[in-house]
Amino acid sequence: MTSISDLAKAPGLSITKHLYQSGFANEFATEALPGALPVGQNSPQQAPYGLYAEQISGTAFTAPRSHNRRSWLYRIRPAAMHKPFNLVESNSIVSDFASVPPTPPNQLRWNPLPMPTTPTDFVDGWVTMAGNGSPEAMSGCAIHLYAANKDMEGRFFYNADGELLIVPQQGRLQLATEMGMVEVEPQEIAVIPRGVRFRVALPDGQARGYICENFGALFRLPDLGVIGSNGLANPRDFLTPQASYEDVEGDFELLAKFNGRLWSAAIGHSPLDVVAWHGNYAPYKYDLRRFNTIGSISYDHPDPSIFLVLQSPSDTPGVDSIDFVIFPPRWLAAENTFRPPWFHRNIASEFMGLIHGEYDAKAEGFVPGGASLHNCMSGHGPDGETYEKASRSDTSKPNKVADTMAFMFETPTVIKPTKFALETSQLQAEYFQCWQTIKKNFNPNAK
Ligand SMILES: O=C(O)Cc1cc(O)ccc1O
Ligand SMILES: [Fe+2]
Repeated sequence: MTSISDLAKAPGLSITKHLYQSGFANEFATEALPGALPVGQNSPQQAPYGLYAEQISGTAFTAPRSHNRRSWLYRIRPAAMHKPFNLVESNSIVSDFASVPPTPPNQLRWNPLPMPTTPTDFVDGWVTMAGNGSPEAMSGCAIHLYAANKDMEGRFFYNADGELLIVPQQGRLQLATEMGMVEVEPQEIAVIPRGVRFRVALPDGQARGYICENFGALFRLPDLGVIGSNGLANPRDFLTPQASYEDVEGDFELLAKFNGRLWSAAIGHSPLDVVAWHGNYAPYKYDLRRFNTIGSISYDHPDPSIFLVLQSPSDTPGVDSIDFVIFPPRWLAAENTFRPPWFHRNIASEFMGLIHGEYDAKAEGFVPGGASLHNCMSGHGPDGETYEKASRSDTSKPNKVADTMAFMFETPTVIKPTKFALETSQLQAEYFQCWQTIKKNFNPNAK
């Protein structure tokens, strides 16, 4: 039997496909020991192997069957078994967006976070850039960056405030979770559901990326409407781990993010002790390079909703609380068309990051690991240089946008930058300049 800790120690580890189950939010069933899953019921008087049965629910008990998400875990010790939590002061993690400084309508852009110079693990390496809503209201999101250079050792983390959409930009992450091991590399994403405990190791020694902490409804795949039954992110490409456990005792720490604050409790064993589980509430990963990109093959640049990977729906039909959108490599074929993103102002607010390469609306300044924020009705779009090139390019032939992977967290309410984001030296004070070179071409006598 290979335990999670054996896996985490293996040098050059590459988790192979057989350690995952495929499909989005399927009714999975997985056991690390044969017969560990009870048959025909969830909570027998005594579970196999002396395990404790425990349910984790991610939606209301009474949610419609199509949205209902929960799993049954068969574990060595119940999740209740730990000492009381104490508050941990954190200056870098923000969940209270009512008390951040006034949000300017300026276009904002940041350089990448530097890698830490002192030992910093995944949780210590979070810094909140922006967000809206609140954990208490169970709506909105916090957008964090992480930069870490140390494995989490002897400590485990869970987030009661929301599910975590993790977007690595540099370095792989080994996410040893209660429900099995999820390994991701840049251009892949991982989602850890609210409440699921995990520990992070960095097989490349350091790692950097983005996190969207979703306070609201669980991410799901969008409907496809007239696209049909296939396309965008295909369900079979979402991978959920097989059960894998460790039976370890020691003086460990359980960290929780709960109601906007960090809390720490002593725990005498590893909580990654789930020997078997079944259900549809579980971590998953997805390779963004598998996205089936759909676009215009006649004229004009479509709205970016065509690039939607995952949505967190709101209570208003057709309006999502969070859209996770990507801009992957693709062919552009629209004729007589300005092919990059157009100039625009939206009711929605847009936080963007760049995982790899260049973004087709920005000739320079938006670099991998960097970020930008264009809030509700703030004018933005291609920079002057991109406009000059793309407005003169030959559109009789297709061209490929290659070597790129940008993404956007888009929300219907204003995304408020934190004090850190507004004051950090990573903020590009001169960002607005990229639109100041745009020429006046207007000539009332020429058409
Ligand atoms: O601002 C951006 O670069 C994101 C974006 C891309 C696009 O193709 C259309 C609209 C949009 O907001
Ligand atoms: Fe935009």
